[in-house]
Parts: sequence; C-alpha cells; structure tokens
Amino acid sequence: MQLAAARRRLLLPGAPLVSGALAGRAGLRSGSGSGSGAHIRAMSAAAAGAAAAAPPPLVVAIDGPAAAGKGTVARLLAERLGLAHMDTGLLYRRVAAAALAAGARLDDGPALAALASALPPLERTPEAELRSEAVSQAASKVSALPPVRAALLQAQRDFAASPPPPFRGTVLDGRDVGTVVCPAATAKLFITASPEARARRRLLELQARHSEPNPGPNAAAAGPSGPAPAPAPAPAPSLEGVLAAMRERDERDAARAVAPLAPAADALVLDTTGLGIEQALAAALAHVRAREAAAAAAGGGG
Ligand SMILES: Nc1ncnc2c1ncn2[C@@H]1O[C@H](COP(=O)(O)OP(=O)(O)OP(=O)(O)O)[C@@H](O)[C@H]1O
Ligand SMILES: Nc1ccn([C@H]2C[C@H](O)[C@@H](COP(=O)(O)O)O2)c(=O)n1
Repeated sequence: MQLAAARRRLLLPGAPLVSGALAGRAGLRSGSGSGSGAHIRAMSAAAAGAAAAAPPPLVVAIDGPAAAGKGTVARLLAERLGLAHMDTGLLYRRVAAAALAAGARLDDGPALAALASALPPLERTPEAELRSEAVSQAASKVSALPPVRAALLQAQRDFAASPPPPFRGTVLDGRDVGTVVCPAATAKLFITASPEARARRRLLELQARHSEPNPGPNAAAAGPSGPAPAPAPAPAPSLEGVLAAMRERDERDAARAVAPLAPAADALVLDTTGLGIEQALAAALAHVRAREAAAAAAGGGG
C-alpha cells in the first residue's frame, strides 16, 4: 500500500507519537509552538472565518486490550480517511521507559507525573525499546497512577481538537480514548479478540523481531582490542509466556480505579478473533463512515 510506505511519525507538543499518511508530504515534523494554539493565533481574519465555518474535526476513538489490533486498524483507518494518528500507549510507554532509565519507583505518582511532563525528545528512545516486555509492564503500572494520567491527558485532547494540517481529523488508540480522552468522539470502536488469538498474534510479532539479524558488534562500542562482543541473544518467546504477560497487563489495565480499560457505552465492539486485518479494517471503516454520515446529517459535521 503506497500510503503505508509513506507513513511518517511526527512529534507534537506534549510529546505524543503520532503518524499520518500525509505527514511526510505536508512536511509535518516536531512541535514548534503550542500545537493547540500557535497556528490558530497566526490566522488571518479571513482564515479564521473559514475555520469557524469548517466542520468540527472527525475524531475516531479506538480502545481495547493488548495485541487486539488497535494500532493496526488505527493506522490503516488514518491512511484511508486522511486522518492523523496518535498511539496513546506510546505516551505511557515513554514515561515508563524514562522511569526505568532513571531507576525511579513505579508507584511514585508525583515524580512520574513530573517525568511525563518533561519527556526527552522522542528520537532518543528507539521504538523497539519502548515495545519491550519490561516497558510494557511498567507502562501498565505507571498508567494506573492518576497524576501520570492527568499529566498526559491535555496533549491527547489538544491533538484530537486540532489535527495537524492538512488532516481533517484524528484517530487515537489506547484504553480510555472513547471513555475519558474523547467522550464526544465521532466514532468509537472497542477492538478485541480472544486472549489466545491475541497472544498468537503477539508471539508471531515477537518471533519476527527475534529472528531479525543481529546488527552485530557496534563499531562505536569498539575498544582498543577490537569490536565489543555481540550481546547474548534474548531467549525465544513462548506462547505461554506471552499469554501470561498479556493477561497480567490486561487485568491491571481493567482493574485500576482511574480510566480503566472498558468499552464506551456507544462504542462498536469489534471482535477480530476470526477476522483478518483487511476484514477488521472493512468493519471499522463501515462504522466510521456511518457515524460520520450520521453526524453530518445531524448538522454536527465530523
Ligand atoms: N485481525 C488480525 N488478524 C491477524 N493479525 C492481526 C490482526 N490485527 C492485528 N494483527 C497483528 O497482531 C499484532 C498486534 O497488533 P497491534 O499492534 O495492532 O495491536 P494493539 O492492539 O495495538 O496492541 P498494543 O495495545 O499491545 O500496542 C501485530 O503483529 C498485527 O500485525
Ligand atoms: N490510553 C491509554 C493507552 C495506554 N495505556 C497504558 C496501559 C497499557 O498496558 C500501556 C501500554 O499501552 P499499549 O502500547 O499496549 O497500547 O499503557 C493506558 O492506560 N491508556
């Protein structure tokens, strides 16, 4: 898919990781100014008039448990519909990675909220590191702390309310997008699948990563007696291990007191256990298009 190849990631204020099919072409990159305000303040009166007449941005909220396919469907929806995408889980993963790197306690809400408000530039943490099992579990723990959630909330809402140009709307995926972050989203989906199906999908992903060729000794790490030895390979993941880790995370995410994992009352629950990616995407697209049409008919635009 051409747009898939054109996928770009960009950093916006508040350091959310977002991507959009058109981001590269639009030259969108890194947060100058305040994403929620800078470009609006700079508008001419004519542009402000046009903006006032423009329909509100389309917002698609996708929630669900780990490895259900939220990110996959969110990215494809964004490409098909010309929307910007934010993977809100990466926000919590970045806080967790920073906490682990700093040796911080994972239950110290105020200290972790301070970390969340001052995340280092995204480029400094490779995405593979953010997706490690240690970071996944730590993200689930830090995300249960109300101060951490509060520190990350506004950036997500700003992104949904003011999609970066030229996007007409946004797709956000996570655990509480439809219930807390964007309760008035145009379309909501709760994407799920059986724990076994999700574990099998995650295992395939991990096995593919595991079998990637080792980059080999890093020249930069070479000492006087030659290159540093390659690190010992990580143990191969097992289905039982993946399933157990995933259940642990899902249970913690669903049991927490603040913004727990749960479908919004008005979300379409899409069980993808027996669906391939294209089938899941087709069902999601049909729902979003129907909700968008209903919103337009009701005079609410997006
Ligand atoms: N319907 C599907 N059928 C088969 N594989 C799928 C399907 N949807 C997603 N996958 C695969 O499952 C894996 C997990 O998908 P994805 O990363 O989109 O899940 P997620 O819900 O965003 O997970 P997390 O919350 O842990 O980030 C990926 O390797 C993806 O390619
Ligand atoms: N909106 C969100 C998104 C994510 N989290 C937490 C809970 C998850 O276990 C963790 C990692 O998310 P993932 O990358 O797997 O989507 O982050 C949350 O609480 N709220």
